[in-house]
Amino acid sequence: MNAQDKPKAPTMPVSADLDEQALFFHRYPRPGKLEIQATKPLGNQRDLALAYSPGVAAPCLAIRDNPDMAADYTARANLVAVVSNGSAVLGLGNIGPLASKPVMEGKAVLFKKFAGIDVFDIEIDAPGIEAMVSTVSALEPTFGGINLEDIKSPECFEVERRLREKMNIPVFHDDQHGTAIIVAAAVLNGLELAGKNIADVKIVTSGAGAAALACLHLLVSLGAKKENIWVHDIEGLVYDGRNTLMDEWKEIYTQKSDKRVLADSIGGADVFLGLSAAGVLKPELLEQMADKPLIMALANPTPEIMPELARAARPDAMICTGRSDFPNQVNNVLCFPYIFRGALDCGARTINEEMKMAAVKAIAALAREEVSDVAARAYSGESPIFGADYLIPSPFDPRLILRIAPAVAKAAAETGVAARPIQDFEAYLDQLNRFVWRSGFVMKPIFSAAKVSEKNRVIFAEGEDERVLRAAQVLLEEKTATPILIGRPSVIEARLARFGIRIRPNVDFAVVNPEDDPRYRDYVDEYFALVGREGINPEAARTIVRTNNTVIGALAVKRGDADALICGVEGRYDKHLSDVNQIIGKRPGVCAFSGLSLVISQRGAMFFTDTFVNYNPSAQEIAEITILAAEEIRRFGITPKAALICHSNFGSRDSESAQKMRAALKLVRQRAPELEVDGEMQGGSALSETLRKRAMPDSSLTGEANLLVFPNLDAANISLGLVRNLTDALHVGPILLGAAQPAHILSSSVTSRGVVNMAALAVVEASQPNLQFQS
Ligand SMILES: NC(=O)C1=CN([C@@H]2O[C@H](COP(=O)(O)OP(=O)(O)OC[C@H]3O[C@@H](n4cnc5c(N)ncnc54)[C@H](OP(=O)(O)O)[C@@H]3O)[C@@H](O)[C@H]2O)C=CC1
Ligand SMILES: CC(=O)C(=O)O
Ligand SMILES: [Mg+2]
Repeated sequence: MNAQDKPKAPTMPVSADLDEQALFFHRYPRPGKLEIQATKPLGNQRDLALAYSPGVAAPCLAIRDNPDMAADYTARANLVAVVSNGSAVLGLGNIGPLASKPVMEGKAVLFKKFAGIDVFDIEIDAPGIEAMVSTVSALEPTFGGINLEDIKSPECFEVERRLREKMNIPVFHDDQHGTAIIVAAAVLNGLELAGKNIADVKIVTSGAGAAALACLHLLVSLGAKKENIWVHDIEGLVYDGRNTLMDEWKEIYTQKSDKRVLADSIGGADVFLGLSAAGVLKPELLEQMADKPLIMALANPTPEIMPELARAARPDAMICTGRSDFPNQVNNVLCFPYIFRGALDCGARTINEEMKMAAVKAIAALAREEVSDVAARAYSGESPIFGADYLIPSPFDPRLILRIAPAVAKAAAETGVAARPIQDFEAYLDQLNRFVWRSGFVMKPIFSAAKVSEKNRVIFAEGEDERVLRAAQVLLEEKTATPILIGRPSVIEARLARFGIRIRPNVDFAVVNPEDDPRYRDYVDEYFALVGREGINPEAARTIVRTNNTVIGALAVKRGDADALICGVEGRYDKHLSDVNQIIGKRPGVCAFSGLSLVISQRGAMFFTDTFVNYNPSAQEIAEITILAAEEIRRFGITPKAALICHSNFGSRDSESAQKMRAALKLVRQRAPELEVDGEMQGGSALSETLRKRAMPDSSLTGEANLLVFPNLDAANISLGLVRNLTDALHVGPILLGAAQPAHILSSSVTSRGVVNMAALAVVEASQPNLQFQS
């Protein structure tokens, strides 16, 4: 279907609550969260002959003769099935396989985003054990691994046991083992902080299902004593002699006791482990717990107790939930993508106890590690310190994959279950590192840093525009920026009402009315002082300050009434730039403004420059643009790798632009010796180390460049447009480089999400100006 043929998606009602927003999110622009992508071109008859008949027979026969070759000739080794029968979906109960599909699609997205693993979500109408086992085991030829999900207990134990026996690929019930691994890491760290020994602590659970029992098994293997464990389910305590709602798995944890309910047995508990249902832990029960208790209320989506209630009852407690909106998110998402990454990468036939334990230790150790600059960006720009509110890493910590996957692969090799043991761990780490920055979470550090910035007042020149109004709502909701909108209050109010946007002018955000603002005279004086000698008389200055919103916004930034300017949603780029130049001006030492574009595609994140400003920059300007762009890229927690590109490959041509890029390289190397940069080279050499090495074996650029510096505006801007459209990429930008204070001129095609992205970046620039640029 052509883009023009697609039905136009409606816009999300901004007043929608979370449920409505989630329904909208799942429905538009196309239903669901996944699609399948071809990884080979099918561009001509030859490709067709290779990909399908007759060529496809060759890999078929190679696999028939040696099944291991499936890892080389098919996608199997990176393909996992997320399988559910929908019998215990989150805490929603037995809602059936079809209704479980959004959760399974969600797990698939997490596998892909966090660890680059491809997933088919498979929801099967198989309520019983036999049907589950026969259906899933029949899938072995398709997959490199099986992730069982949301299958009710006790059936899940038998299903998993039989599948593990039958299948020669990893079978992992995530609700059991993924949860157990992250819970065990949090318990080890929590007890360390409380100064307690696992062998001595009393553990009380609410829940005796898949997750709770698997957690207990792992805690016991870490040294917890069964006699110190008190398990509760919907009927209360699991005690010796109970004969209702019992099974052989609960039986393992029976207590000889006449206590019957949580309230009877929670006294003196060091750990509460909730993997049951919302609200079952009452605050008054917490008073009976031991000193510095560890409260893990992990039911999803609503925990056994909300953290604020637990904190009020027990200020000395360490509190964890399964949710992302509180500290200490104990959720299996911290584990399953990476344990599978490690297992798949070494061709593991199973995920054994040693591999799980390696994951526990890697996660627990990570929380105790000092946080690097790059990782700090996953934590709102702060370096969290191991403690009650930081028992385990955040799911966005980029180091998780780097620590867990190699630890798991190593344990697999050591225990003899790896068909393809990793030979070179340094190279493997390098490969994982490349994945991390490609993974599309590239804006996350910017949003985290913006949230904690004190210089967050962003003034919008086109404050009446629908996209800006919607962006303002999101910025306020997400606490990313304090928007100031330039526009007529009556128009803003009318449009907010028309679009159903809840935020209110002069209550939630400030408005600058160009027709009537008390600062008008001061702004005119300031403007006249700046431009009075450029042919603008006082009368013209008054008119401009009343009618040109970019001028008003730039003056507000100049005078300190705002921290950053966003404009350009309407009007010509060069006119906005001229206003910004006149009022805000360039950073000391910078010769020219330039435009940087971040392009985020399936393939990863890539920066292009100069996409918007300089028609034919000189070698000096190219050098400056490269250094400024590299500086900006570091804000994203990314180490820049710059390629100066043109039609010539390391001296293969002697044209004007080839000479210019060569001269620019010399200047960059003089001015920024620490920057990884090379040129002049063709686009292919920039992206492929193999191609580059063929032309220049000792190139100082390694791997794939992430900053492409073009010789002129035509090349940069045309490439940007083509790449965006051919790859359906997201464009963040244009990012204006070289301004004395943060100011960005967007384009008329920007979406409201694009406005939000740029506002967040502007806030970060305001709080962290001039990282390293030296004139
Ligand atoms: N944070 C995380 O990473 C994870 C969280 N979870 C959450 O844990 C919960 C359980 O999941 P899972 O183990 O897979 O499901 P199961 O269906 O296997 O187990 C649920 C358990 O909770 C018990 N239970 C249900 N309601 C209550 C209640 N009101 N009081 C006490 N016990 C109750 C059940 O009792 P009975 O045995 O009598 O039926 C059963 O033992 C869900 O909310 C799920 O979202 C699960 C996995 C990971
Ligand atoms: C997180 C998860 O797997 C669950 O709540 O079921
Ligand atoms: Mg689950």
